[in-house]
Amino acid sequence: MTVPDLPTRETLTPIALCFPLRERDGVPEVLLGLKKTGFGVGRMVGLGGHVEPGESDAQAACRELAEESGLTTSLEDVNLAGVVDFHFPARPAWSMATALFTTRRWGGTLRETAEIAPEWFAHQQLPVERMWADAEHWLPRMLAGERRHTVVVLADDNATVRASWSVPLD
Ligand SMILES: Nc1[nH]c(=O)nc2c1ncn2[C@H]1C[C@H](O)[C@@H](COP(=O)(O)OP(=O)(O)OP(=O)(O)O)O1
Repeated sequence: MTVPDLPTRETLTPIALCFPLRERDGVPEVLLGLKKTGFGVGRMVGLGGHVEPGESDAQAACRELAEESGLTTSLEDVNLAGVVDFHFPARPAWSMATALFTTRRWGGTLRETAEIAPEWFAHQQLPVERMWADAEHWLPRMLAGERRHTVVVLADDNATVRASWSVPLD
């Protein structure tokens, strides 16, 4: 397996995701969302989006969670749970440096928005067949509490995984 030369993380589009976590009857659950518009439409994704200029990753995670789900969380309540670089060598403009945050405290009322239909999933029953193929490479480990820096290189179909590796997050 050969991997093309990859651009550095700093040159990738910054994205922040926020994963609310809860327990129901002793079963740990995570909030994901069906993407209804734009990039990745039809896929089950982590809630989040672009980090705006002047905004920290954590601020973007809080803002995007509120915009996409109605849940409001604060900078004190989000925790950096890992980072993932998604490289799309066949479509470099799609490549992104993603910061993963979790939160266990929030307010507001969960609602479907124009962009996302949110849904809770047990950690052991993730909708992997509806997610990006690479999600299996990083999401279960993040949910298990492993803070890692994962690199995913997509294949030329921009969907399947060409290569993936990870190291503990510094
Ligand atoms: N390879 C991949 N694996 C994965 O699991 N999620 C991916 C992915 N590539 C992209 N995503 C998801 C993460 C996130 O939910 C979304 C990227 O953010 P978006 O492009 O949706 O941001 P938007 O353009 O909707 O946000 P804003 O315009 O900033 O509101 O795509």
